[in-house]
Amino acid sequence: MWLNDQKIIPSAIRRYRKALAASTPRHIVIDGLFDQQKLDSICAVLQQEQYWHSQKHSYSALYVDESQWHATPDTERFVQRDLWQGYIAVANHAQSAIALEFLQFLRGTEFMALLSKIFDVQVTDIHVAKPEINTNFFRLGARDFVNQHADDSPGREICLLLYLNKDWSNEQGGELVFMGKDDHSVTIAPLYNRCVLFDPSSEGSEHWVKAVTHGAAAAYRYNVTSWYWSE
Ligand SMILES: O=C(O)CCC(=O)C(=O)O
Ligand SMILES: [Fe+2]
Repeated sequence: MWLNDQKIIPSAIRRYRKALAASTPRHIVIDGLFDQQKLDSICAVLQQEQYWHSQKHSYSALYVDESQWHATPDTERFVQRDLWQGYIAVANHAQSAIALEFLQFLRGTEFMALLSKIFDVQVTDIHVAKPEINTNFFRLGARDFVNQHADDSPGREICLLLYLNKDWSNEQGGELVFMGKDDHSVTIAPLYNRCVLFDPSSEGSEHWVKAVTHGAAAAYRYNVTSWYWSE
């Protein structure tokens, strides 16, 4: 049981739908959606250092190697963060399986049906060439960043962000910020078991992550990013 049943009863889903319709950008924040014990086990897996791989993107190129990165001016640097390499982790360390299983759950029919209901759109992987590359664990250290961007793309209907940071405090930074409307930006702290769902094509959905502070008690800010597509 990956989901906390209380969070998916019909009255809760009605509330999510209302909140979605009333917000700019179209987004909802659900705290405690997933089973806490399961997430605890996943967090333990993610502490292993050797399965994280640095990823860098500029605004003009999706993947940038070290030499290209050096030649990229700061203003063109878009993302620097670490990606968890699930298949390598599981091949080397069987106890990592729970973390990969969770990513697979997030792409499974049960969870995608829940998202379809909340957003009133049918999301499916039938035309997605490599579904698994749409759902990942990332971590951000104090030198990393996710600068302002939009996640919209034709057919991409829903973005999920899930935070896995126990005892995260305000001084640690790392908030997600949506541009919002008329200078009303929306700031969301990356708290444990907090799930943000948003429509990447809605007004004000451009977003970025505030810097994680140096000397933060926890060195890294962990999250899942998952994208969902319609037919
Ligand atoms: O980590 C976050 O809060 C946002 C990540 C993000 O914007 C992305 O993965 O596209
Ligand atoms: Fe994003």
